Amino acid sequence: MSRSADIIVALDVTSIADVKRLVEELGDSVNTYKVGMELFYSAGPEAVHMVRSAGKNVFLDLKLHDIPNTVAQGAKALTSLGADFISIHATGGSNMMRETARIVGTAAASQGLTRPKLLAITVLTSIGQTEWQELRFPGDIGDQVVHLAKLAQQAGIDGVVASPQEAGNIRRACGDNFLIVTPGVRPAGSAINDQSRIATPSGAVKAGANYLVIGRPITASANPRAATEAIRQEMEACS
Ligand SMILES: O=C(O)c1cc(=O)[nH]c(=O)n1[C@@H]1O[C@H](COP(=O)(O)O)[C@@H](O)[C@H]1O
Repeated sequence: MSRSADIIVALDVTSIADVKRLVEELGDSVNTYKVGMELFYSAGPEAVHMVRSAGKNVFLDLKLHDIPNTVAQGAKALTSLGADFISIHATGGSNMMRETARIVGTAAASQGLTRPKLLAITVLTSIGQTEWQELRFPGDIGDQVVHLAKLAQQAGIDGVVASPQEAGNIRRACGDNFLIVTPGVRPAGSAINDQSRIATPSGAVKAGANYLVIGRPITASANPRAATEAIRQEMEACS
């Protein structure tokens, strides 16, 4: 099913100066940015403040993965930074996801903040069939992604991060109100890099994604704004 979807640009850079340059250059063509490990470990919370002060939404993608108490308390600390989305690993288990949802809800309410949306990472989009088998995980990647999405939903998580190749089945299994965020998006002809389970922007939208996380096809482009606008046009043409 096609729906209106938005772009999240992955700020996989190391300095506040790079963030500032990209956010200024992309202007009103982008509403939401992702601050991931590379940027957060290099520049710290200032990266989140910088993006928020530009009036943009922040997906704080630190992919928390630990025992329930540790992840819940870590996510509570990230909630105080004012992130709009926070990621945790679904493979941390139901108890971890449930406890994180509970603690984040309480923390946001007590600080008068909007509760950030919690997103569960399913199976990384860089993992293909060969690596899946090397890890000795049984069964089909797509089936496992849908299974993890259902567990996340039952644990009170708002949505998942998955490949666009799985978005259609997640949508059918988890319904219209569950968020589906898809990295692994590659416009036709662009470099695949280290991604494996990929699709085009229009493919991701048609499969039912709410947000497309896009990094290098935009940030490594000679003209990031033109690259973003071309992706937006492709998305709008099919929604
Ligand atoms: O959580 C993510 O955003 C994520 C999950 C996943 O399974 N695959 C994945 O690529 N990502 C992130 O999405 C972004 C993709 O960047 P590009 O491959 O440059 O478009 C990176 O910042 C990754 O950290």
